[in-house]
Amino acid sequence: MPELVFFSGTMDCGKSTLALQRIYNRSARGLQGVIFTRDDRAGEGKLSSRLGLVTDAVEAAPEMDLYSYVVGRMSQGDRVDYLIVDEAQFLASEQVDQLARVVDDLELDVFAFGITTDFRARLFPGSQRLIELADRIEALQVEAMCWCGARATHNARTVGGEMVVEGEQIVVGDVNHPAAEVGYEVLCRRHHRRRMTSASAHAGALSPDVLPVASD
Ligand SMILES: Nc1ncnc2c1ncn2[C@@H]1O[C@H](COP(=O)(O)OP(=O)(O)O)[C@@H](O)[C@H]1O
Ligand SMILES: Cc1cn([C@H]2C[C@H](O)[C@@H](COP(=O)(O)O)O2)c(=O)[nH]c1=O
Repeated sequence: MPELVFFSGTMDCGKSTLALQRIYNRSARGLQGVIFTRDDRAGEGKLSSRLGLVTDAVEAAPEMDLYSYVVGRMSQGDRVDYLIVDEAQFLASEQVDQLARVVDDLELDVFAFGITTDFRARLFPGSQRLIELADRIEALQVEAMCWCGARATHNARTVGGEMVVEGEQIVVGDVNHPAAEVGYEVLCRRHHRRRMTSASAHAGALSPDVLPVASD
């Protein structure tokens, strides 16, 4: 049975790497997929991983009908065995409905990869619709870690090094760029709630004010 599968996790947990591995393993067996992405850091029409691998992809623009695009490719005689969609959190919810239609009407597997929640710990529209419609949701095996050592479950945004909880939902950026105007850091829920990034935690640990003081 073909499936709509949502591989979800935080930033930097290996989603794009897994997408590229799936493409590689299928192409080694002669299978051809349509590879969609949206707003990848490497630029338009690219699917890239931090391990340095990159492949060409179709940019899933905001108004693009993904179902019609795939039907169009098949009508031209292109072989389409499956779909990969990276940065799926950025899709409009209608586009996720179109992916479900690809599974049900064209009987193709669709593998979507994306982060579940934004920097405010709110669902992205694309991720919300994937959670609603997916046959299966898979958590990535290589979890990213918070600075405290716990599993990272949340994405923090920093502006000028400070964690923020207000702003546009979509701002393309990366982790491990603390000096960048807009950067990201993965955190556990406890430290996301307390707005403690690795930088502010380090500053806090150095401050005698934050240490417990005995009253007698
Ligand atoms: N220099 C490196 N050596 C080994 N593994 C790395 C290196 N850089 C990144 N990685 C791995 O790549 C993962 C990020 O992969 P990527 O596919 O770009 O993540 P995502 O798409 O989820 O943001 C990291 O969690 C880490 O496991
Ligand atoms: C949390 C959050 C992230 N983004 C952007 C930042 C990156 O460009 C992508 C995530 O890519 P990755 O391959 O999973 O690292 O999403 C955003 O626009 N808004 C956010 O709140």
